[in-house]
Amino acid sequence: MVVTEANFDGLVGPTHNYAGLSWGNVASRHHARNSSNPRQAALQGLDKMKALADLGLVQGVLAPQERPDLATLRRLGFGGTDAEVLDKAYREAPALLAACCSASSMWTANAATVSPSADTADGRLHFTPANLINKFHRSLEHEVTGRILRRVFADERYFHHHAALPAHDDLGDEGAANHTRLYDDQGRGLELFVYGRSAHQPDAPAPQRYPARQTLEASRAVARLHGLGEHNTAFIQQNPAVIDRGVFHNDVIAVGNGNVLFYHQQAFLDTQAMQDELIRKLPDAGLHFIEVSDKDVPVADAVKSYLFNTQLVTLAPGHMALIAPTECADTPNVSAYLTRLTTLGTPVQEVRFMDVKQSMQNGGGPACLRLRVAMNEAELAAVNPACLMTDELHGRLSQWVNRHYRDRLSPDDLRDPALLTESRTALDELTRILNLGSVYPFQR
Ligand SMILES: N=C(N)NCCC[C@H](NC(=O)CCC(=O)O)C(=O)O
Repeated sequence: MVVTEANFDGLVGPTHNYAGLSWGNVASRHHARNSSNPRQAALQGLDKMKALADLGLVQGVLAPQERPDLATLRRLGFGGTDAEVLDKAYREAPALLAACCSASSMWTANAATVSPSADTADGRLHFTPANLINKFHRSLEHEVTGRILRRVFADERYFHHHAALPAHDDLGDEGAANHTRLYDDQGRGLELFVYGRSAHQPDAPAPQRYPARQTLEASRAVARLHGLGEHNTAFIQQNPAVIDRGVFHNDVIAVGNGNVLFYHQQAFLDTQAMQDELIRKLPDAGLHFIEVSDKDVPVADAVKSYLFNTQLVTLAPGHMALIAPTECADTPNVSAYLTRLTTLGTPVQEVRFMDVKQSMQNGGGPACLRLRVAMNEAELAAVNPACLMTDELHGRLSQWVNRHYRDRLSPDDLRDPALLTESRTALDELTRILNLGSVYPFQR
């Protein structure tokens, strides 16, 4: 059976800004209160989507969320007209206003965990939106995310949508950022769930400074919901020491594709046990473990450059390309390593650089911006075609961005009622372009 791995990227929303909301994510902290350029951010994202589509890959687009999130501000006690709600929140609780304005749904690696039908007990493709409860601004995403996913993957014969896990710290779930799938030539898959701590084993290793956003209990719950078994799952603990150095998701330090796992020496708590389990559970894949040493690339450089937040994509059998942010080319250790990587005799044979700086400055690289969905032909044919990237859609969305987005936004601009009107006008038009129906609260 032919299986196609599609990347669904998050379209950057009109309120993209730098609010320093993510403790543990060093780029977010570092760029807090800088001015952003939402128009450039969205165009950079669209250009990445087009570049991947031009490589012959199936590329989709997921709509952003409605921001500012007036409904949440009202739930928090800010009343009056929309303009009054924004003004009161700005004066009394600017951090809450910023959280309710974040365009963080752009990082669709955190939208959901997706299990292809080849792996699941009922033979359907399963989606569980991530509850993202570790960060307030991100915990506001899952409901509309679930609604958008249902409109893109609507056919219940093929697609099974779950609700997000219950909103408790014990079940912190960050979606595909901590999940990757390896597979062999026969399409037999092994889903790797990487977690930061175990809620039910409080004495087990855990980070001391920064939060572990994903728990083992959440990963196991998602695997159960998706009908996965011991044979096609592995639950691996992230090295808590690197979480404390800014690796807030596993996709900041490891990426997998096909029979390749590319990771830093310090990524996992027990690398040998991880390798043994993967080889035992996927014996025919001829797995390649590409481990980058501390000596070649210190953790700090990996975090700065996002060497592992790259997209590893298969362009032809046995031929993969690494889609890396331009920051990798600008970091000497990393650039030197990448020059060597393509000569090591692994399937990774080329590196392409993309400029997604606006997203990078909030800690989101190429891999954060995409949700992978592996589908067979019938499933792919059932996807909402208006959400699949073509030259025409790229042109249309670029025009839409140029018409509606500002080229400069500071945290103080978030109180501007005109921004609310601009965002709603833009999103209303977007739902027609992407044929999504009424997914936003303001449309209901
Ligand atoms: N690694 C993956 N898959 N995703 C990256 C998510 C970045 C996001 N940044 C933010 O939410 C910053 C928003 C701000 O500070 O304005 C986060 O920390 O959740």
